[in-house]
Amino acid sequence: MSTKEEYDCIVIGAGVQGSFTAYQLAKNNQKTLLLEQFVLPHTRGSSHGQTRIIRKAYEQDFYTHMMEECYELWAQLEREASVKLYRQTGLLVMGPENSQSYQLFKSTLQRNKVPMVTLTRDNFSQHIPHVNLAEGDGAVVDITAGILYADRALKTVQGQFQKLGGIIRDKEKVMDIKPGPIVTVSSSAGVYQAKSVVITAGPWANKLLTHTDLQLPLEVVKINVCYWKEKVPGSYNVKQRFPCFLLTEGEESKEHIYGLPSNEYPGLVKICYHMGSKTDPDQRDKQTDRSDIDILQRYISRCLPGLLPEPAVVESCMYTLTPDRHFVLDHHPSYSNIVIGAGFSGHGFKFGPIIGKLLCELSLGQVPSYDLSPFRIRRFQAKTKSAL
Ligand SMILES: Cc1cc2nc3c(=O)[nH]c(=O)nc-3n(C[C@H](O)[C@H](O)[C@H](O)COP(=O)(O)OP(=O)(O)OC[C@H]3O[C@@H](n4cnc5c(N)ncnc54)[C@H](O)[C@@H]3O)c2cc1C
Ligand SMILES: O=C(O)[C@@H]1CCCCN1
Repeated sequence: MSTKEEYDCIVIGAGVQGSFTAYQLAKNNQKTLLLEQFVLPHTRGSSHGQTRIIRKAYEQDFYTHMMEECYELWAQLEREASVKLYRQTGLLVMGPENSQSYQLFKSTLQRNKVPMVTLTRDNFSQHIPHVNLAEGDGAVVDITAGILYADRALKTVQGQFQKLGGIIRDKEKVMDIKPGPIVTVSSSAGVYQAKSVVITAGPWANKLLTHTDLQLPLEVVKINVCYWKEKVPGSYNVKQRFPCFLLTEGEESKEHIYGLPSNEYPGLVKICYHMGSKTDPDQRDKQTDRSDIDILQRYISRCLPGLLPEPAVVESCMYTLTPDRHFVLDHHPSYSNIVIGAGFSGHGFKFGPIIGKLLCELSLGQVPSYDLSPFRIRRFQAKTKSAL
């Protein structure tokens, strides 16, 4: 029988969260193995694509607080690897002035003294051309917000992890996890042992957790990532200082609509609906519902007159949603040396560096740097069930 390779920690899943966790563990001198089921890089999970929004504008203070340090960690990685991962654009938040959601965004920015600008109906079009502010809507700009170059970020953090001596094995699907004081992980290509394991499997989290007798209340949805063509090329371009934007829940739509300036595909603006239809992550492309695109078309026709209201490109991505849309960052309830990072609910990318730090702290048995009560598994209570 072949000998089992031994590690301090094995991280399962090389998306943004697993890659940053592995990097933090290696920085803490842990002999770390990062396992990924697909050949890297791939487009089958949640972390692919050129861009993501980074922002401090949130409805809850705890996210804004975490982002303070997180911006520094992104900048640190940029310096360490001599790459540019962040571009400041600002984030325009629009929503019904009298709605709870819009007011929460605005007050969180104010309370936390985040650099911001409040736009009035009179000066709105002077600052934000080619956008119609809906009747009754207010508008504020989170100046600190911008774009993260997602694919580049993933490649960078994985590269830094390897430079620190970390090992990545891609095209190795984890097939079994045997909990114990030493955890045994069997993949399609080998058997490994480690003092601790971190599960960051994105949409596949529950499939992996079955091996540990746990199921979380997670729902996987497919997101249609839509790009819309500018009628006049350049009008919504990042170089013209067009910002990222987010529409809070209101009459316009039940969920956020959000967009990023044209950048990665010349002449095309990425605008998506913050919800999709249920899917099995292994059957993603069988989900063909396009009702979200209808909602986007209506909004674009009404409020973004410089875009053709027909998507020019539609790509796919997945969200793994928790019932309250907050993350899961916790120890396994039965096995303290198995740590879980899951349920990033479509807004986890920007937090990658801080999530890596927190999951590393949990796996080393340290006191986490932030209050993790919003992210604990026990909040689900009755919804957490035994897998067997
Ligand atoms: C369209 C879209 C737009 C978004 N926009 C933003 C945004 O603007 N800002 C923001 O902050 N966030 C955004 N997000 C959310 C963010 O991208 C996700 O929260 C984040 O990428 C989740 O990362 P993850 O590492 O948990 O999952 P994933 O990236 O899916 O990584 C999990 C990995 O685990 C691997 N894996 C699973 N099972 C196994 C196994 N058995 N063995 C080995 N490997 C396995 C998978 O192959 C995968 O690579 C967006 C997401 C989408 C889809
Ligand atoms: O995390 C974000 O910033 C984006 C925009 C808003 C909806 C979720 N995804």
